[in-house]
Amino acid sequence: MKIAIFGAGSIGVYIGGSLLASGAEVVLVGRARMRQQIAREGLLLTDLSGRSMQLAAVDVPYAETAAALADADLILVTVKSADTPAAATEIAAHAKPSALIVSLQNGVGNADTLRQALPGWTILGGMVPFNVAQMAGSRFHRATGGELVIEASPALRGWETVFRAAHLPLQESDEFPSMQWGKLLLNLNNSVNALSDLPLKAELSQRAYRRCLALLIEEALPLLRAAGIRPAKIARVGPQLLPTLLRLPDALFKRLAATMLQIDPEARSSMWDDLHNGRLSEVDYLNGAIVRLAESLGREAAANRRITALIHAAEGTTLRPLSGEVLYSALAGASQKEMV
Ligand SMILES: NC(=O)C1=CN([C@@H]2O[C@H](COP(=O)(O)OP(=O)(O)OC[C@H]3O[C@@H](n4cnc5c(N)ncnc54)[C@H](OP(=O)(O)O)[C@@H]3O)[C@@H](O)[C@H]2O)C=CC1
Ligand SMILES: CC(C)(CO)C(=O)C(=O)O
Repeated sequence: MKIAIFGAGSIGVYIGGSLLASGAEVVLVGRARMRQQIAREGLLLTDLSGRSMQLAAVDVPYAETAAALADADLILVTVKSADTPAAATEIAAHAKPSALIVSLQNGVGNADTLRQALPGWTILGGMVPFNVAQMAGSRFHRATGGELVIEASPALRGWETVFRAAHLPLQESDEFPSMQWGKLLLNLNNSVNALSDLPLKAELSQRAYRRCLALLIEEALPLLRAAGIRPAKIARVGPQLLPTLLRLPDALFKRLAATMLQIDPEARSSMWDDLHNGRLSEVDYLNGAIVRLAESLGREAAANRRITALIHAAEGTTLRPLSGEVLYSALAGASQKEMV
């Protein structure tokens, strides 16, 4: 039972490394720079509970080409959303048709992109609720809590034990699209976090940034309702109550939403990672998904459109942090203009 991780970055290395440490047969497929880092420093996997696993470089099978997918029984796709079509092409060229393919990506369309490109393969959507922070010393730190959720399927039989042994229990969901949309609402914060240039915990501790997120979620909710989508509860409270919770004054928010702030103080969103590393972001698949949903309904999502544009403007430049107040007026201004 061999597992291939397609996309050795924060999520892929943490999950692949955890599976390896538990004795599973795993190969990581990724770029040369990650291979070189692992060759130099090995891997250290840690989590919020204090668990720590060290892997020597020789114990981490690593490939730079997708030919390594050939004998995999399970392929976990952990590339960023824009790379999914290319990943699908590589899978079609190298993987065996009996391989189970699971997308462990944010956004709501990656599993469908894989399905369209890979007819005949079994493809499941997955949701990673936790954050992984890459830290000095080749340390991959799981910086928040939560369990993996995968679209319910008989194809998962046998794999549950493998993941449980790696301290990654799988929750199966019969209502996976709801889960994905629930997660997407939380991921609307990725862009806020990236523009704040702050760690998640510091950003979410400031009401001014939480008001930005509340505005983005509040704009999305009626669109989801109109489209017949019921986003699942992923956070402390259900999606409908989130904006109210987020707008509370700091002291009250810290008391009532303590679990939402149980984040390693250094952790940042994957979109901050992208901007910081000079890569294109996933914003078109997160806030952009709300903009497209609005368009499909003949409506507008001005605040999500505005923040998508702000992220695009920041891509490839040196990040100039925006205060919560400045960002809020940009987003609220966009919404008001739309109402006039
Ligand atoms: N980071 C986090 O905490 C979380 C991330 N997620 C989601 O998980 C997914 C993965 O995110 P994350 O781990 O942060 O992403 P990363 O960018 O850290 O990792 C993806 C890696 O895959 C590499 N890659 C892309 N295409 C190929 C290819 N064809 N062959 C080999 N390697 C390839 C990328 O290289 P290159 O950069 O050179 O293209 C990159 O190193 C995203 O959808 C993200 O939104 C979900 C929850 C939390
Ligand atoms: C876990 C979370 C919500 C952290 O921001 C995330 O999904 C990301 O960084 O992409």
